[in-house]
Amino acid sequence: MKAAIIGATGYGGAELVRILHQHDYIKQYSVYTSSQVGMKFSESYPQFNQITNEQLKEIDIDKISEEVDVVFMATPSGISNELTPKIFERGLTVIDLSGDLRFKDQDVYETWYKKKASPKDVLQKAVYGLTEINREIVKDAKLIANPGCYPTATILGLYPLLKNVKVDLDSIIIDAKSGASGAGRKASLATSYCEVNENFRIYKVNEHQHIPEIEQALKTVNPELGPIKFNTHLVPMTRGIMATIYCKPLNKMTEKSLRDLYQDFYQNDTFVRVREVGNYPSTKEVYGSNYCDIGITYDERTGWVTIVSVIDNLMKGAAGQAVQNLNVMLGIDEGTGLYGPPLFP
Ligand SMILES: NC(=O)C1=CN([C@@H]2O[C@H](COP(=O)(O)OP(=O)(O)OC[C@H]3O[C@@H](n4cnc5c(N)ncnc54)[C@H](OP(=O)(O)O)[C@@H]3O)[C@@H](O)[C@H]2O)C=CC1
Ligand SMILES: CC(=O)N[C@@H](CCC(=O)OP(=O)(O)O)C(=O)O
Repeated sequence: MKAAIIGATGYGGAELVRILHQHDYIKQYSVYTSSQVGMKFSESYPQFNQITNEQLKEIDIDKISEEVDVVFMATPSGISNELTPKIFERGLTVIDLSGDLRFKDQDVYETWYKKKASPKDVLQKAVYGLTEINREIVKDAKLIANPGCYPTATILGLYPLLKNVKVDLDSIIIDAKSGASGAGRKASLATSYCEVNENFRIYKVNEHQHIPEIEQALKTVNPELGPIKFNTHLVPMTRGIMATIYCKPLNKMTEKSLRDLYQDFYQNDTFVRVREVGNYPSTKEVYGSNYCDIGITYDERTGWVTIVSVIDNLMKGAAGQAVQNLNVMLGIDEGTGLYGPPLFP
């Protein structure tokens, strides 16, 4: 099988190259650019010198559809809206890492992303690729809206509880933090060294584009869910997301019943690991891997649940989950190319 990576020179694209290099079923992948046609991919990433000799090609949809079977869109929001419908109508499978295909309601996308939405019929065909939750529909999909990084950590953290326990829906608070690679490779003031190093900053307060994505997914569990409280912080680290989630169940629970619930829910999911009592994951414990590690506790004194969910934003939060979805669509081992353990320290 042959793959194309559009936006290969970005962090998500480069992570796809790293994964596909060790993927048994993708025999060949080609890399595409909007700004560096003819240059070698390894000129952007010398560390991949021995891995690939590929030249960056122009994004020519007709040529791409003759040459490959699956296309990964690792482009900024607004690009897939234009390109994916053309690629998809030529019969290729598309996995989009951007936010462009995640919303069924065009108005929601246009309000939060301030860009023109994809055509309705394309959005209807897109499957939200949160693998552990939507595996059954991913199997038959040809078009994947790969989830955002914060939504992946948040939804995996909250889903088992909302599905099985009555929770005061107004009590849910999501406090999330990310490393700077979440913002991509493009230079920006906010992610320059002096602004990030030895600093801790809240950003996009009340207006983060992942708010409606989390709401859309969690409303499938409980349609009564109202607006969620979700804020994001930039942490002086390269990779990693931690979502700390607080909420109050309506009835008393025990620490054991809570843990049993999570362990049962994720018992067949290789990439979600639920920690033992009193053990909370840190971002370095999933660094460079496709795992989502979850720690949970019920405070019998206050009656509140705390959930700590960590991922590597470029792996489970982007390229890793994209390949996990491809594996599910191909009907092969879901972890193909993804079993690398975290890099530590
Ligand atoms: N970074 C992360 O942790 C995550 C990112 N995402 C999403 O994945 C997508 C890729 O993110 P990331 O790799 O971090 O972003 P980067 O900014 O690192 O890379 C995006 C790439 O897109 C290409 N690009 C830019 N403009 C255009 C254009 N007009 N047409 C075609 N290609 C273009 C650029 O390559 P070139 O100039 O060579 O064309 C660039 O290298 C984004 O939508 C992002 O929001 C999702 C989850 C997590
Ligand atoms: C640290 C940082 O800046 N992270 C980015 C993640 C962007 C992203 O992944 O955007 P889409 O999911 O919308 O494509 C942010 O918070 O906007």
